[in-house]
Amino acid sequence: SASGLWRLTDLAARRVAIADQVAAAKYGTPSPIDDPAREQQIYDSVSAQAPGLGLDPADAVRFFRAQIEANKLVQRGWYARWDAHPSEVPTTRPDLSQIRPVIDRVNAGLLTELAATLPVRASVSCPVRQRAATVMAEVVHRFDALHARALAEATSATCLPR
Ligand SMILES: C=C(O[C@@H]1C=C(C(=O)O)C=C[C@H]1O)C(=O)O
Repeated sequence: SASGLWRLTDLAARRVAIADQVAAAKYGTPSPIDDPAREQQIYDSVSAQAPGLGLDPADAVRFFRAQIEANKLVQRGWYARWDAHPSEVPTTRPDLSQIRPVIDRVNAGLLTELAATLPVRASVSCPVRQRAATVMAEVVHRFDALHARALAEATSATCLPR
């Protein structure tokens, strides 16, 4: 794409969309929205893989922290919706253990793209490119306000501090 950040941003958007299934898997069960142990596994895995990809582990963790915050933002949005409108609660509950492997694959793709986009992420033009890719992803994925907010959060750590 024109921005060079399309693949990364599209993957972040897919991850945001998967949060709908995570919310449906957890709502009305004892599983909390926040699972710090699962989050730590992701940060440990990302930190361990980063140097081999030419990435700073702290940068990679910062990026994934934004992905996870975005996911939880979507989950909280659904919980508020379903608390207020119980008739809209999904009638079938997906299995979280089947969703996490899908998230793992998206995480792997994100890590690859994070490394592939390092020059763009470090450039002065990164913020404007990121905004362009984010708007495109909102349209392509037909995101509502909740998911657009989550994607903005997810992409907030794309550009490297300069
Ligand atoms: C997606 C989940 O919910 C939360 C968000 C996570 C993520 O975005 O990877 C990980 C753990 C949870 O804090 C999950 O429990 O798998």
